Amino acid sequence: MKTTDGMSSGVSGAVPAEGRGRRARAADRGTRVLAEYRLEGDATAHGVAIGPTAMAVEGPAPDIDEAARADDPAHEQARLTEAIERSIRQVERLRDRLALLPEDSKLEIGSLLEVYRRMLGPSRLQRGIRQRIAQDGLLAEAAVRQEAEALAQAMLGGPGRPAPAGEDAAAAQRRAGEFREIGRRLVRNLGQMPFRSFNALPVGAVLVTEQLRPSDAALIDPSRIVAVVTEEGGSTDHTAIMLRALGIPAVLAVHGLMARVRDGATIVVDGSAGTVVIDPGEDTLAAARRGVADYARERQALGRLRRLPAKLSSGEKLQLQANLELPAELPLIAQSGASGIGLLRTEFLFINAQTMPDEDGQEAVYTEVIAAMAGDTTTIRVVDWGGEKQSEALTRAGLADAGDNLNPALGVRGLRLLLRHPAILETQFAAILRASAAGPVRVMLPMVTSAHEIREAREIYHRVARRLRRRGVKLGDTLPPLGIMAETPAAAIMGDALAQEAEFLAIGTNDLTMYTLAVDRASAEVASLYHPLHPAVLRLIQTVTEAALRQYRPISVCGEIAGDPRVVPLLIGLGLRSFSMTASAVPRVKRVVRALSFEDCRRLAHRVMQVSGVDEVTALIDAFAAGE
Ligand SMILES: C=C(OP(=O)(O)O)C(=O)O
Repeated sequence: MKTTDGMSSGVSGAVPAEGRGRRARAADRGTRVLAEYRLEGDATAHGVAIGPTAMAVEGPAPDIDEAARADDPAHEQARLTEAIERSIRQVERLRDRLALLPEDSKLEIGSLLEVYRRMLGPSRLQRGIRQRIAQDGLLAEAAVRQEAEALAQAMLGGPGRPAPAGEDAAAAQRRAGEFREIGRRLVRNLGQMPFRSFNALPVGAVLVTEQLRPSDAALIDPSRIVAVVTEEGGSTDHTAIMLRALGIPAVLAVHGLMARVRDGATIVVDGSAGTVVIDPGEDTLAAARRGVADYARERQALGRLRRLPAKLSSGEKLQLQANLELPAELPLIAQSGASGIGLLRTEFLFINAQTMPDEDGQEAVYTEVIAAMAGDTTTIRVVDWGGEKQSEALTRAGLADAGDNLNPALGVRGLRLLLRHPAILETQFAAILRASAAGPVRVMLPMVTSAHEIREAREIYHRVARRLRRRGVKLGDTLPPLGIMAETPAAAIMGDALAQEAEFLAIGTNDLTMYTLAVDRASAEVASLYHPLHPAVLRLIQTVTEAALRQYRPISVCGEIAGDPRVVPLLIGLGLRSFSMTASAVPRVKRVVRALSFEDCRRLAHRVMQVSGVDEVTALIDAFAAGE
């Protein structure tokens, strides 16, 4: 996110005829010929747009006296209730507006509004705020601000917790942003302060603002606003996700923007390159017009892809599935063209819970997800707790031992934790088995290192099934397949033995990279050493893939690299056919694979497996992606 000082390609260099004419006329009239001014920020949402800027500014945040004590806590609680109700009405109104949006934006934004709606319900946030009013005697505004900030900080790695890195950091930032956003909304509603209006923005304008909240983004009408540029924010926050969903080209975190831009100035926004050009010269404008046309064509093509099968040009069929972290993502998955869920992370059931989720509650959630897949398989991973993932419910129940470990990622986590406390596993197995009446399911065990662990878990699985049958629950003759995550070097190296015990395998490249390279994925300190394309990791992927194929076991990849269109050809060349990824990656991966032949992928994999450095691997896959 650096800021480059102004340059003037519009004044120097080759100038097209149209540009020469315009400038000459301007000079004739004595108008100042403006040099274009280029700034850089986070490339947030693809696409190029040109338009007049429309500045949207909000009044200042209210002053809050954090030290003041409430004379009447009951009155503060009542004010809070009113502000919550008002906020709920606003979120509902935002939801009503969804009908006006294009299908895919509707879904992404709907998911976020659903999160907001839940936070405004009987949530941990609300409980915390009420407690601060009751116990500390705070004014409602101070209680809201303090509680929202405390929860946001906890997401980012509170006391005794490591700050998340990589993808986890981005997700944590988003969660933190959700708490802050709801906090700000409540505070404004407590003070009955107005919100910014987007109704009066001119059609075809580029919205320029210091900061855009996700709920503001939900108010943007993509048929009026052609691009968004902000001084604050970043490409992984919720606003960014929403702008991507709306298909509005966007560059966020453009330092120095507000000081440079003026209302009505022409601006070119390149959301793919992360650049904005204020008062562009004719060369820049001509290039931008080409970019606008290319972007429109690309969107149309991706939309058409959703309905096309995922197969190589040489005919081999692939399976592209989605990873799911929250049920709210379900509509996105349906839209993405994914054929089922390759990894349902069940940690969300535990993360904000004060008590352990019970069998009925879990069953209801799994049933909702499985039913939404309408016949496509849902792979449910039993809770992968410990390491960088913390749960208040498990800690309160005295079940999370991570605190005793100097090295939580190597301690009592994943399946180890579940086998030490089989009641958690029994409840979860029972809920999944009951929910399996709603459609095809697979059950997956995390963090496996030995065949013995799988056998132990399978015994529990069958015991739970017997108990359910005794209770009169109807289960089919064969239970849903029980498989494993291959995410430790031990699991990959012992692939043959493990594949004899497990009915399927899914390679978790996020953890596999961490354990293979001895690099904590949650530590910013060593983030530069974290390389999923390290040849050591690739060799383990190859080893376990070949082992699974020898044992006729289905194998997939569900780590982040499964959604990287540059890497998927290599994985195909290594023998993989099934990939589970974030829903939004499915169409792009599909586009790439449909143009590939298996023979090309195999040759790429052969070349990659000869080299010994990450840089060489990266150069080879980049050259392949560039068609070299
Ligand atoms: C998918 C994986 O699991 P998680 O990221 O949930 O730990 C992985 O480790 O690659």
